[in-house]
Amino acid sequence: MAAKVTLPARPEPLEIDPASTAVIVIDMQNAYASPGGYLDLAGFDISGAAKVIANIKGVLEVARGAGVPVIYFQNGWDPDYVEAGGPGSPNWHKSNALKTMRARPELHGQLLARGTWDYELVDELKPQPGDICLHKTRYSGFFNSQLDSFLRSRGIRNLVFVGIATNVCVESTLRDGFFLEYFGVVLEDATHQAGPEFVQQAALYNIEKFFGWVSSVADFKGVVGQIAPTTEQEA
Ligand SMILES: NC(=O)N/C=C\C(=O)O
Repeated sequence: MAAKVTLPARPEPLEIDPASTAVIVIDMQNAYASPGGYLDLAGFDISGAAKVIANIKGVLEVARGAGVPVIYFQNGWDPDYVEAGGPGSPNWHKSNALKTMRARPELHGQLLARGTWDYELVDELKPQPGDICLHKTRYSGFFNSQLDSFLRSRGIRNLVFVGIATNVCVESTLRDGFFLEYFGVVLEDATHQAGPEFVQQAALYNIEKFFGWVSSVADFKGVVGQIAPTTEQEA
């Protein structure tokens, strides 16, 4: 059985057992990380996304090598946007993707709809055999998804977060995980905010102070990269 490791983190190092840890990749879709995707079209600065893609790629290689499960989320809705909700849903009023499409009707059907380029994961981060892919229709990956039952059935208690956006879906999922007794740690340089730089800092502050831990790609790779994967017999 792989030994516990100590991940350097703020506000204090976090001891994690690789056998009860998963990496959660939040919404690394063209919508959030590619020029011409939803966030870009809605006016958010995504210039930092390319660096985040490269950093996440390195994190996932190390995680897979250590036998740590990788769970991908994709955010969005059916092509008719039924899952997005109508005017009776706050999501209809707050979703910047839906608002952008209402303001620019020529984009209708193109943003965050399953089957579109916008919904697809970026080319650099396509899932590998053994990775788990989940869909979500709201900001939190725990809401109306299989995530909690998947994690519980495998005894996973520690969640390492990467992805976009730090202040929306990353933070929402980490917060909900906290309420469900999961230990959430975000790798700050494998995340990017939706909005000005100060919201990245605010989200990281909230996580560090109230909901979890903040670590880095180098620290994760340094610690988890030392772990040999457990064999089927050892697991
Ligand atoms: N993946 C996210 O953090 N999404 C943020 C905003 C949105 O989906 O509208």
